[in-house]
Amino acid sequence: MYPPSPAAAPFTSADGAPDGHLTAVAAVDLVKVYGTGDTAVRALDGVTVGFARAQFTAIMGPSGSGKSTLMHCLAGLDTATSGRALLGGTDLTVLSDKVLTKVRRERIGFVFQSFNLLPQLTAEQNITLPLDLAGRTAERGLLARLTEVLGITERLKHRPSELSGGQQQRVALARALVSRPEVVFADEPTGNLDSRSGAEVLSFLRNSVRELGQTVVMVTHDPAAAAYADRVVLLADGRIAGEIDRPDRASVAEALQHLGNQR
Ligand SMILES: Nc1ncnc2c1ncn2[C@@H]1O[C@H](COP(=O)(O)OP(=O)(O)OP(=O)(O)O)[C@@H](O)[C@H]1O
Repeated sequence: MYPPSPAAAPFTSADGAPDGHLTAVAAVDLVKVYGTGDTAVRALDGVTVGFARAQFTAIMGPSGSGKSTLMHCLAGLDTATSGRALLGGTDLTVLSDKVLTKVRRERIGFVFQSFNLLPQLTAEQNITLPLDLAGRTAERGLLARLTEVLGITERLKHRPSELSGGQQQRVALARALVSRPEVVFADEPTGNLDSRSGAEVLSFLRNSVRELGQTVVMVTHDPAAAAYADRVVLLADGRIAGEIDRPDRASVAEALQHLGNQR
């Protein structure tokens, strides 16, 4: 009912290798099994999907369908059982822990539901921490622009405990984008926010795709949040169950209902 559209196909080369120019991130026959024997759970059951550069993609599906597992494997936060997790031309599944840590720090931005800011650091120190750890300095122009657009310029000397949830998430957004990562992974980024703050966060993510050419991949349960994306990838039982181009709230809700009814 929601077949992958040929235009958004993850691969363009004849041998099935991801096209590094068009595809920022890809899973190739990705399998993740938690546990062993009778209690083994096949969280990802051969997922092949690509995420195009400068696109905003939402990953959706019923609870337990493998959304977080897919994102964690693609972000190098979890190891796959088999298959490939590709960031540009780099297969994350074959990297040592040390190299993987470096790749995460230098090439990926993260936004989590729980903000994950360090309480003892100021907002500005939190924003620049990944760059500091990588021995890089922030581009002052980009930092100023991000904090301005996010409305947190006046809050940069404050600690997270002195900020609202929405402000903390905006600090996390600035932290994710200031290094110009190849991809930003957002895991339920509006889950802890009121609807107005959530809408601001989603608008910002969408604008960062439009204006900065940022690639964003977001896991969400919320059809209204997914409607900010360019494309929705649907998962069910650890498999790709379809996709929606230019989603709106109604088409996403209908697709989810359809998936839920199939189970
Ligand atoms: N660390 C783990 N150990 C064992 N099983 C796990 C682990 N993490 C996830 N699972 C199982 O893998 C499957 C996929 O989980 P995952 O969290 O990826 O789904 P999800 O779609 O993100 O779910 P939700 O929407 O509820 O967050 C589920 O059956 C889950 O119980």
